[in-house]
Amino acid sequence: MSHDSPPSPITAQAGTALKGRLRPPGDKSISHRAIILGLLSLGETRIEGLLEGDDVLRTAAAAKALGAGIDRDGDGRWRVRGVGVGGLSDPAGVLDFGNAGTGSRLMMGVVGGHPVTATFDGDASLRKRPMRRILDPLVEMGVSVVEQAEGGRVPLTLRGPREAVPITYESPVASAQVKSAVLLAGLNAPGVTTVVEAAATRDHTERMLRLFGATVEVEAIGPGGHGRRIALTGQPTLTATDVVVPADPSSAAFAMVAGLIVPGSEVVIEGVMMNPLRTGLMTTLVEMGGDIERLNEREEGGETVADLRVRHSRLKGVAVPPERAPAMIDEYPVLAVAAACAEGTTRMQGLHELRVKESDRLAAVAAGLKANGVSHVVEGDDLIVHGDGGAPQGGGTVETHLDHRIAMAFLVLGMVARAPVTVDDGAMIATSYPAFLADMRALGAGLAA
Ligand SMILES: O=C(O)C1=C[C@@H](OP(=O)(O)O)[C@@H](O)[C@H](O)C1
Ligand SMILES: C=C(OP(=O)(O)O)C(=O)O
Repeated sequence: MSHDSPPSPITAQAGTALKGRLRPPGDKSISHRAIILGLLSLGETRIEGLLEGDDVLRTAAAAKALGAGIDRDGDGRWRVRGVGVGGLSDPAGVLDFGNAGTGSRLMMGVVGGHPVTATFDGDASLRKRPMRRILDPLVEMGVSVVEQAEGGRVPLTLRGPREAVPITYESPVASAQVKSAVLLAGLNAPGVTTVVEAAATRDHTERMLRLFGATVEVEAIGPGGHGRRIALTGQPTLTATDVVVPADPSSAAFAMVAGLIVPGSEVVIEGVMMNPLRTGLMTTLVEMGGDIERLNEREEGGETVADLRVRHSRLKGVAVPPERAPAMIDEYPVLAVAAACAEGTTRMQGLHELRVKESDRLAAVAAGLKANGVSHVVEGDDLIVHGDGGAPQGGGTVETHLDHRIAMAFLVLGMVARAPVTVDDGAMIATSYPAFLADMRALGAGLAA
């Protein structure tokens, strides 16, 4: 998959109700981290349920280039033989992360903690994304930015110091990627590396570091205890372990919204991770009147998972508070689609971080809504969608700007709209959800590629 290939448009059209069961792919955040901690530990890490999307495959290739032994045993079953904290070697070529913000930024942290030199690059989308948020703390830790594209972007080359300096970093952005990069660099620093975040972001790095044997202390701070102080003791011996990757709530989001808005639907989405720092969309959809039942809650791979039964529902507009953004950051495009089908106004507040994802998602969502006759307005960093409870007009072609979530969200809109909806390029869907078309077709969705 490359951004140089000709675009592959996909059209969705409304048809019958969606029925059946599906298991979304493994969580993307956890998949990246399982490979990375596999690289940094001693012994062999066995992973089950790994997301085999392009983003994660790029992380695996980078881990290999930095010294790991990597084998694929079968669907989602991978083994990583690590080099241990401090054991990285200089990669022979450029580390190309394709479309992946998470893979590239977390690996910048890994490289930054080691006396190695590596060049990071990616596709046209990644080349636009801000990396200063990662470079700033890494420079404080002693990393040299040997080369960078204008404005602190990839392609860029980092040289890690002989010994990284442990720092206390107050992150100016609510970003799990920033937090994780600093902690991963801190792994090879003597002493305690601390990250302070004003609002808690997904905590998969902290949880997995502990699973591999690191000492990580987490304290709730700030008004309402919404912030976190995370302290990692550097230079641990990480020990390889087995990781079972739960299904990705950000991928489950598409079938969840489709099940709610396509009349007559009833779908069960299996094994979805219920980490409270990832369930903001579900909270919002339930507030909108969505019929989502959590069945068979259980522990898998250190996370609570559940099967979700979703039935078609009459949704109403709600206000989504800005403090919920970290727990549903990647789900706003598909929430906007749910809002387009709801009765009344949905106000999504505090979406500034959406502007620096694979595309400017605030602009891309607004353009997609406009192309399909959905009444909406962008006010500063807020998106306000007006629905009348009926099926949206549809009939538009949506520009996806190399963004998988924009593509999938608007295909869901097409499953209910009065006229078919086309996305200009579905290629990037393979970064996070390679089986999306097959899974949605199995439920009965009308998707033509
Ligand atoms: O840490 C992670 O795995 C991720 C963090 C989020 O990004 P930010 O850290 O930029 O908010 C999210 O949007 C991304 O899809 C995955
Ligand atoms: C923002 C996303 O990913 P990344 O930052 O890893 O490119 C996403 O998957 O929606």
